[in-house]
Order: sequence, then C-alpha cells, then structure tokens
Amino acid sequence: MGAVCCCLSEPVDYNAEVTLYHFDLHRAVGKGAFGKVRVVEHKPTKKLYALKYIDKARCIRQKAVANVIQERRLLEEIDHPFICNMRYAFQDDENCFFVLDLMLGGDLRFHLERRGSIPEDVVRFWLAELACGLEYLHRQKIIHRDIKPDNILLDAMGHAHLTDFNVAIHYSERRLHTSVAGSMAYMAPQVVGRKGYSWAIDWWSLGVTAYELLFHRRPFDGRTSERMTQSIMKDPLKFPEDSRSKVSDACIKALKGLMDKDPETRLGCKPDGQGFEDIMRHPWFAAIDWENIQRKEAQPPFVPDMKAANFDVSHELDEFLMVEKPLTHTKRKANADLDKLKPELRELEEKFTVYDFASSKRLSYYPHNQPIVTVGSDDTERTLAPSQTATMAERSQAGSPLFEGSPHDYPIPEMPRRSYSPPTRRSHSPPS
Ligand SMILES: Nc1ncnc2c1ncn2[C@@H]1O[C@H](COP(=O)(O)OP(=O)(O)OP(=O)(O)O)[C@@H](O)[C@H]1O
Repeated sequence: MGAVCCCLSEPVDYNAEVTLYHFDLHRAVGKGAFGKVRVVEHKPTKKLYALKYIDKARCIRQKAVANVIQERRLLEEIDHPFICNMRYAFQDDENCFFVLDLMLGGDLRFHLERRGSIPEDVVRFWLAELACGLEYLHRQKIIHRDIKPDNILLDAMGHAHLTDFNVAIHYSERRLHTSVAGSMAYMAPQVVGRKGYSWAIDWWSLGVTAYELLFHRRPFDGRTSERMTQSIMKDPLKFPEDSRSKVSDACIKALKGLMDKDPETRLGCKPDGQGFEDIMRHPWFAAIDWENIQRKEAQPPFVPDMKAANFDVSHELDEFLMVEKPLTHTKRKANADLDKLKPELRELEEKFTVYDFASSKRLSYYPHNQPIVTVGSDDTERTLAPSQTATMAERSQAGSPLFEGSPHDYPIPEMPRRSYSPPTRRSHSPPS
C-alpha cells in the first residue's frame, strides 16, 4: 500500500516499518512527563489510537532513558482488556512514540475532580475490572508500582484500564525489591519503609485509589516525605465520619483488606491466584458477575459524556499559543553512525525498537519459571535475561513461552532509584 503524504514528496509505504507518516495527527488529550498524548488515525486501517510521545532531549535531561526503554519492553508483553495496550512503537530524531489503545473517557483524576466523589457502585465496578487487569499483570510477573486515579483511563463506554508503565518492573519470587518508585501517597508501607516488597504493593495502591475515589481524600497524608512515611507505616486506617452513610460495611471491609499493612494478610495477596479468588468471593463484590466482567461485557454504571471533552483542553492551547513546539512529521536524518551520538541518544536508538502489533507476536520476555536474580551492590535488582538462565528446550518443558529471535535476548536495565517527594506526582529527578 502506498500514498503521498502532504508533508513528504515521496509516497509513504505502509508496508514498510511503522513511522509517524503512517498516522494523521489529531487533537491533544493529555500531557505526560516528557510530551503530549494525542489522538491519531492509522491511515491504512483508519483506526484511532492515542499517540504518546516522549521528547528525547527532555527524557535525557531528566535521566529517564532507562524507564522509557523499560516501559517499551514491558508493554510489548502485555495485552489485556483492562490495560491500555501498546499497538506500535517507533522513534524519529526528536521523539520516541508509543501508539496505545485510545481511551476517550478521561482519567479517574479528571472525573474525581469534577464530581467531588464517586458513588460506591461505580467504584466497585471499576475495581472489579482493574482487579482483573492487575491479576493478569502479576501473572506476567509485572508490578505496576504506580496505581492511582491519574493512571486509570476510561474508554468511551466507561470500562477502566491501567496505564503508565513508566516505573513498572518484573518481579521474581526469589527476591524482594527495595527501590522506591511510584507516587508517594499511594505507596505501601513496604515501599516507603524500604522493607522489601513484591507485587502485593499494587493491591495496597488500588485500595488507596478506591478510598480516594469514594471520599475525595487520601487515607494517609503528610506535608513532608518523612511525615507521609510515618503516616503510611504507623497511622491506623481511618474513615471520614459520614463514611457509614456513604458506603456499605462490605465496602469498608474491602478497603481495610486492601490497605492491610501486612502484605501476608492483605486482600488479594495470597499466592497462586488465591488472592484474586478472595477478591472475587469478597462480600463487597457479591453483586459482580465476574465472568461478564472478564469478558468485558458488563454494563459500566458510569458512561462518560462523549459530547464533552473528558480531558483538560488546555493541552491543545499550548501549541496554538506556541508555548510548545507542535508535533510534526519529520523525515529522519540517517542515524547510520551511532558512535557519533551521545550515549543516551544511542541507547534510545538501539533499544527503543520498532513494534507493530499486527506483525509481531506478543512474547513474554520473562520466563514463568524461576529466573536467576543477582543482587547489585546497591539495592537495585539485576535480572538475567532468559537466554542466560535456561535453554529454549528447558523453557519449553517448563511450559514457559519461548523467546524467539534476538530482540528478546537482552537483560533488563537497572531501574534508577527514584527520589520521592510529596504530594503525589513522582519526580523525574536523577536517581538519589
Ligand atoms: N491511551 C490513552 N488514551 C487517551 N488518553 C491518554 C492515553 N494515555 C494517556 N492519556 C492521557 O495523557 C495523560 C498522560 O499520560 P501518561 O500518564 O501515560 O504519561 P506520562 O508521561 O507517563 O505521565 P506522568 O509520568 O506525568 O504520569 C494521562 O493522564 C491521560 O489523560
């Protein structure tokens, strides 16, 4: 398939590797840490997607190259109805691009701010969908680490999806993580207390998120990071005085279960899928038809108003007012001589590889049998690539997905330890 693009003299080859020329650019719907998110139309298929672009220079300045590469790799392994899935990835000289499932219903922060608080039945529905997404992620051996209202997006029908895998990591049963990442108000005691943590922290953050959506305030707070840490680790979970008139006893019980400071007894955290069973059997979810939910066939109780913009329209204005350089299709300069590039730019060139869901099989990079994990001299985790831990035959015998081709034979980069600061946005400052 070929067509002439208005800004390119030669025809665009849609059968060639995906580039920005394969998309028509539409309005901006969100702002990320290193660029915008805008609606795009994939020209050959006419399908709409969300394009998240990351300004390479900004990303390098804020020492987030490893995170962007990690996000790209993790997203390649994920495909689930309640996750904002990646469909394409590519780069040009200035930006790295993620093309994601388009969610036009807005994020939960947007709806919370507009509505003040969210009714119990709506929060329960979202939590049921998100629990399915989270259970899937944990089965893929991935911890999200940044669950909060800002990172949950609704589609036009009102179904909830997890997004933003910027600080997500693989976990291993053999070793606990200690690096601090995420948004402080949603961090579990095991994260802020540096006691070592695993996937159970995501259930805690989901509990904090549900609490905030229901009561429009956070369960643990503090003006400084020290006070916030103390609050998360020591303060008993308290509910607003009028909570009993607002939500059911079963809801309070579920929130207490999710925000149990002990991950051993926390709701959702029993091993081998039993935690998810506990959630499905919990009295708060008694009215939920789980099969319907999992098939994404349940009718959401809140349907976003699609006649209104479900996002902050000011993102668009930045470009009109020339505060920000508008995104344009640009022809790549030949990057043949990688040695001449700055090391970080070279790393992006080499590791932010092209992805096209139509032509690539989704492969789990990480074997589902036990990986071998080495411990760094600092408290970062180093995980050996599967190619280094087992042969193809061994992995196949163990019932693990096979890793075909060299693109998957890479070690996961160390995650820089994030410095954290209240109130809730994670900082993109250099590793401490
Ligand atoms: N797939 C999508 N469909 C529609 N809107 C989206 C999509 N992905 C992101 N957005 C919008 O863009 C915003 C920023 O996206 P995202 O959080 O992924 O970027 P980020 O760079 O990781 O930002 P930050 O690090 O500040 O959280 C979201 O809050 C949301 O409003």
